[in-house]
Amino acid sequence: MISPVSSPQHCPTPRELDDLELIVSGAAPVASFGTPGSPLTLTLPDALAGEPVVELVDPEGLPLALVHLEADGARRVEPLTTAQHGPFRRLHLTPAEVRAQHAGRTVVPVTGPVTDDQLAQLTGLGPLVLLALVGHGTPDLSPVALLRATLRVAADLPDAVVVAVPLAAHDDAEADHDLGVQVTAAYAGGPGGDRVVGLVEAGEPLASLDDILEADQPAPDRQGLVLFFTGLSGSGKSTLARALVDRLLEQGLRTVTSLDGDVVRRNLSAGLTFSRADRETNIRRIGWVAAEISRHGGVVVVSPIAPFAETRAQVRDMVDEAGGAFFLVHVATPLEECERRDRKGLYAKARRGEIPEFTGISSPYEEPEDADVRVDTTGRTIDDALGDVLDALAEAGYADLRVAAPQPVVPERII
Ligand SMILES: Nc1ncnc2c1ncn2[C@@H]1O[C@H](COP(=O)(O)OS(=O)(=O)O)[C@@H](OP(=O)(O)O)[C@H]1O
Ligand SMILES: Nc1ncnc2c1ncn2[C@@H]1O[C@H](COP(=O)(O)OP(=O)(O)O)[C@@H](O)[C@H]1O
Repeated sequence: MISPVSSPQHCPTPRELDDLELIVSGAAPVASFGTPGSPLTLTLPDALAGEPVVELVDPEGLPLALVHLEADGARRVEPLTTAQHGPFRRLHLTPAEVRAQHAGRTVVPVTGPVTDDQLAQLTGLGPLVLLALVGHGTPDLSPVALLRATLRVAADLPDAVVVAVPLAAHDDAEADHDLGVQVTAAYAGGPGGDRVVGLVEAGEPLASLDDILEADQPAPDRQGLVLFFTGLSGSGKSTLARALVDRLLEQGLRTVTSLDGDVVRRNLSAGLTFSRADRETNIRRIGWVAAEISRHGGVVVVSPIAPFAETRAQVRDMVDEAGGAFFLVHVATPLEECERRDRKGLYAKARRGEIPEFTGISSPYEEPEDADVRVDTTGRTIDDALGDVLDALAEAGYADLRVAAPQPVVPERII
């Protein structure tokens, strides 16, 4: 056998880590990734695809399992350790642990906030195991909020325990439903085991859960927000971003961070060049910081060129993952106008060949097709151009930063 030390390492995606836990705990009906017909799959980088053994590690590098390449291409899982932290880890029991500790109870899968009708149903079912199906990409509530909400409901029932099961979504509703049924059956002890009852799909989420739901899925005007300006050098990104930051500060309702392209390049991304790879690194760094700020409900305004669609999409995904909103502003001032402005004299230098890989001249700019608003600043005042951004922001429900029209001055009456 190949020793773990010599196997190459790979950190799976959050969805794959959930699947791994499901396989290792014995809750899944399979012992491998990639079993035909199973949604539990693992995508390895091309360089590792043919490796006989790969070690899976968590994001901090803790080895979790070895995956062995089988003749049919599936990856058999050999567990090394189970994940030890994460909120409510103590509620993550295996089917065997549930059988040992809680046999004889009715098993009820829970996928969302319990409603008033569901509470009435639960009240008549006797001792319960509430199986909170938490997992990456599940709708309605984040995993941690679903557990918080289910625990609160359990506390109000005569005899209910809560167990967390990392059942992630795989973009295939039917396969996920089948998997959910199989996993629930495993917790109930299979045929001849405990009763499984599905919750009725009726009623309104319990009012007692309001604070948990609001904190988890804040209204758009309280959600973390990444305002991402992209466009050519000299298009007006920094100017508009700065004006927008001022409006946010004047309104004073949100915490605001500004990550201007040039400022980032002097700090967070010092030393990076303008090669494609370094630009991608630069944007991913900005995206990472912005996503973290949005995770805490803050507003962050960023204004790099960000010339590549794929990297911008990665940032959108990072922000989405963190629970923030991503708002893309394409400052679509044409190259001729940017070059005419040439505020920093860079276009002239680039034309003379003194700056290699200059965006728009000798390096590409991929126009966004997914912008929330597109602003060409040519021949317009800054306030006028900013108005387009503010209108779009308000329409999207994220923030209304439009200044009310000045009140007409009433002339004083002369007595
Ligand atoms: N080769 C090349 N191409 C484009 N821009 C260049 C280059 N070299 C230096 N500069 C200056 O760097 C600013 C762009 O940096 P960014 O970090 O926003 O670029 S990127 O998003 O990583 O592509 C950009 O600033 P802005 O004018 O504010 O956009 C330029 O002033
Ligand atoms: N309507 C407008 N909106 C934004 N900038 C404008 C506008 N009209 C002219 N400009 C000028 O264009 C230049 C844009 O520079 P900057 O904001 O630094 O662009 P970028 O950050 O995209 O490189 C500034 O000199 C700004 O005063």
